[in-house]
Amino acid sequence: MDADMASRGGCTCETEAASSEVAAHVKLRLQAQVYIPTVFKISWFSLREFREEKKLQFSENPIGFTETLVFKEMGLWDSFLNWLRSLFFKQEMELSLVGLQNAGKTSLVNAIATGGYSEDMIPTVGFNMRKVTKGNVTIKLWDLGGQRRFRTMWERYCRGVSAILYVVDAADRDSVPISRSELHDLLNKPSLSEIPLLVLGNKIDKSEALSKQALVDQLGLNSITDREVCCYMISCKDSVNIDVVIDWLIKHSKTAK
Ligand SMILES: Nc1nc2c(ncn2[C@@H]2O[C@H](COP(=O)(O)OP(=O)(O)OP(=O)(O)O)[C@@H](O)[C@H]2O)c(=O)[nH]1
Ligand SMILES: [Mg+2]
Repeated sequence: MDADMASRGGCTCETEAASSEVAAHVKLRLQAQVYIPTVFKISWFSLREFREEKKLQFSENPIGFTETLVFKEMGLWDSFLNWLRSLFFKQEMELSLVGLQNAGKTSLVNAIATGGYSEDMIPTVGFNMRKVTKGNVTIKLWDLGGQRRFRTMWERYCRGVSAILYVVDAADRDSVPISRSELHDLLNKPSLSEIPLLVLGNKIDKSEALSKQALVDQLGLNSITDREVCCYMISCKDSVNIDVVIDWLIKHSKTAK
């Protein structure tokens, strides 16, 4: 094989040592000519496919092992780049917390910010703004008063936010129908179309709290089709699912300009 390669390379050497040296050289050149463009092509192909919504399925991959390896390396490479990006680029998000009075909005802000909880809360008059940093994400929270007289300003503070958090007292069953109509009135505002919605059924530490399915049904969440909607059941008191809420927020943050 080596001799064959050497002859293809046009070797005219006479000594055995010189001949094997040239043969090795030619072999290297041939390998370079074959492998480098192939690997490059495969990498480029994988990258393109990866960018096109991961259309490439390993199981359907006709090229096989080499490409799978390159593809795996690409996955590692992307994770590494994401990690590097998170070191240098801050993420930020602005969101509004709305919901009826006594639902637990300010308690949720405290739970997210410090993990603290208090029974003695003062009803929010107007709004509070709080900035919370989680890792490299800075979250600007507009905590709005839930009393009837403050509800007219909800829309103004929800405009342009990354997400709307709608907090419901899941243990106060009588208030759910009002909560539902206030939610749908708010979402019907054209200025708020397409803003993702996270509904939080709070106070699940109480035995009378609704189940998630009952809350979803009673709030009519399935009829909301013009935006992303997610619902979690939480307890600010017992810190249940607060980490899940934070994860959701981080996923919906965007890279700061
Ligand atoms: N049992 C229980 N009580 C809670 C929980 N979260 C909040 N609370 C209580 O609910 C009451 C109202 O909490 P807030 O956080 O002030 O409610 P809010 O939605 O900010 O109310 P407004 O500012 O008037 O709109 C307080 O007494 C809290 O201690 C919870 O997870 N479980
Ligand atoms: Mg409040």
